[in-house]
Amino acid sequence: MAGTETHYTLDLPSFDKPVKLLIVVAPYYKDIADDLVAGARAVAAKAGAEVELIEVPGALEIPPAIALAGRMADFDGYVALGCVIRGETTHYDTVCNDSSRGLMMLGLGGACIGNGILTVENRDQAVVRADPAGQDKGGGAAAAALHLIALSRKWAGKTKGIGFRA
Ligand SMILES: Nc1c(NC[C@H](O)[C@H](O)[C@H](O)CO)[nH]c(=O)[nH]c1=O
Ligand SMILES: CC(=O)[C@@H](O)COP(=O)(O)O
Repeated sequence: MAGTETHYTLDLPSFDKPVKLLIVVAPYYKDIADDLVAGARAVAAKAGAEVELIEVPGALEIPPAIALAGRMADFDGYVALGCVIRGETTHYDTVCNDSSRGLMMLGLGGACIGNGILTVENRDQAVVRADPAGQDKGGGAAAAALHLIALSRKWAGKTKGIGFRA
């Protein structure tokens, strides 16, 4: 059984203007998802962020939901929460790879996203990672989104140097 230590050690950023976070959760495993959401909400509260939550059927729907929100709503960042547990077929690989790649593509496009989609071999691995008193991956995903939002605000309105352009 893995340890219960969390792995995010940066201090949470502070904000002078309100932050609006959207949590997109796939409650494919409801108890696991509930723990992930509790952890994410606790970290968001510590940073004073406003939180809205939507549910989608599974991890594969999380990136499209964030893409829709990016086009049709006005959130500062997104927290993707879910749990993918290996089954008998290769569908596990599709769900893990395509959900994470979808989030990364949105992130490289400028979306501030924390990825809290667990990809595990069994339920025991999920439980300890979702538990807010354990590895708190939901809290870690919220923290990641908040750090990216802080970065985007740090550089907002700055004239572009001759820096790297995607
Ligand atoms: N097996 C898991 C899934 N599978 C469902 C997909 O995410 C998707 O909803 C479906 O293929 C319809 O498009 N989703 C999870 O979140 N976790 C799993 O373990
Ligand atoms: C991760 C999955 O898609 C998995 O839960 C589906 O189970 P199976 O591969 O046994 O159909």
